[in-house]
Amino acid sequence: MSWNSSRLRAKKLGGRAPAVPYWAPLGIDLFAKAINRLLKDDFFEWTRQILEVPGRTVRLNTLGVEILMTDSPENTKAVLSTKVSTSILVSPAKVSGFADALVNPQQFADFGKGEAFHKIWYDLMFDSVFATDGAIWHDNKNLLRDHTAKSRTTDYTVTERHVSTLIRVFSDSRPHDCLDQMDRFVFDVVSDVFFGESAGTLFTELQPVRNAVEEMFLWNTQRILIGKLGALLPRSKKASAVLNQYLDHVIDQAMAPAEDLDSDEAKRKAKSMLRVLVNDNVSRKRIKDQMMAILLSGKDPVSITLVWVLYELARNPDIVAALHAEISSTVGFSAKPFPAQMKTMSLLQNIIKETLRMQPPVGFSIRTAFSDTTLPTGGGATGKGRIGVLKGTHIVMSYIGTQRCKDLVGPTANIFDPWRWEKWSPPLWEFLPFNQGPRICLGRNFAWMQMEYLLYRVFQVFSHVDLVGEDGERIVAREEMKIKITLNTKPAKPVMLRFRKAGE
Ligand code: HEM
Repeated sequence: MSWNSSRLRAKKLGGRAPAVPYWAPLGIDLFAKAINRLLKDDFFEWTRQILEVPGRTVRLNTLGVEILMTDSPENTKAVLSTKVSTSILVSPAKVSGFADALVNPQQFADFGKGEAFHKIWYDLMFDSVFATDGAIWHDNKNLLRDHTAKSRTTDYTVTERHVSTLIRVFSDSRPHDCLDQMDRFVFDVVSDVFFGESAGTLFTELQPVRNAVEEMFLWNTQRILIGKLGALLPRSKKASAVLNQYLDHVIDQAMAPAEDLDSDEAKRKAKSMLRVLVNDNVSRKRIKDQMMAILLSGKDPVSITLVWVLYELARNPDIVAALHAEISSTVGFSAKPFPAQMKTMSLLQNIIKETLRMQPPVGFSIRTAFSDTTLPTGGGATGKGRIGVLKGTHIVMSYIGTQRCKDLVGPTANIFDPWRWEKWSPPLWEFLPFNQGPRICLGRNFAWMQMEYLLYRVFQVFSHVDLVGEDGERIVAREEMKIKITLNTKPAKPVMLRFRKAGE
């Protein structure tokens, strides 16, 4: 298909979004700029600058690929909600399987993860819910939903076990690399709840599985930046072997006959996702797909959010004092909180919401157009017209951009203020930490439970948290932390924290 006929097709569909300027052939200069901004950890700042256009949507042409970047809630809604293909709307009778489409309209959505994403992330995401579309995605969702949708009473017991360990770690008055500790904590909880066996990472310095996952995250993020070509670059074979070894080992354990069938712990394990899938004779391959979905989705977003919460609290002692007062008036400092009690704690809830607004761990999300289609806004000189989108175009949605947009949130959009939630409630498509639409996060309730429980318990024990430098000295400067973007958006530098009890 020639460049001219592509332009003609796009023109018939709608207008064009303003292009980010480039001068080198194939937009190599633009590609280099994006990589440079990523490496300097100011990619988000760059995207904010280029999105300051009417319609808040821009076109980036690099390496022969067209990317539309947007933080417009209207465009994000069009991509994420169940939008039936224009071809179906025009001529339903001609589309075979239309009856199925009515029952299951997602299969006809215009946007999805796409094959390049699937290929590049295969060694980490396998054929899991994260990397698939259509029927396989749907099937994955059905296998996962029952296990992730709600928190069970036993989940609190398991979480408490690992929180106690973490509190012991934090009780030594020394600075700790908080992301490292949170990541261990969440990995231990998630493996314990969903696989029936904790990975036990809080107890050891050796972290082969976490290191392997991190290596694949970094490498695949670089591969995805060069689009389809990224799939031709080699995979991280060693890291992949370490990961597979771990998964096989845990599955083998779950398949072995249980020794003590009557204890509460044995009953809990028997109900874990892994054991249920094993008992249902789901194939090893499909079990691994589900385990990776849980590991990837369950671990990083929760640990990253918790680190951002603690980072903000360390910079805002007044909020810590108010949280302490709230704990004191709810359950107090010795008993364990009940789930319903934590829901009544408005400051605790608002601290989590405000962190997810300012620092959503999934700050950007990418989709590919599966057919010629449109976005509702951002086209033409006024930015109010429809945009024509050709099949194969990548759409990068900046959730962090939407959630920090002054036009939507107000002049204080970049200030961490949990109290804003007492009188402010954003419309559905302007607050997207868990996504919206059919691909909304399946573990959001479980994630919320872990975060509120951990924060409650940590601040039941500690009254102060200090941000400290490499020399162990307290940092009082309110310097903004840069954001590192891989598949997630996390602090660019280690967040070193020291916890203190009252009087220490
Ligand atoms: C603070 C914590 C969390 C945040 C902010 C979060 C956010 C998200 C987001 C933004 C997506 C959509 C990704 C995309 O489509 O590109 C997603 C999907 C998903 N999340 Fe979460 N998540 C969190 C925790 C969890 C936990 C704890 C679990 C499970 C134990 C989980 C399970 C999933 C699954 C299975 C999907 C895939 C849904 C699909 O594609 O249909 N998440 N999450």
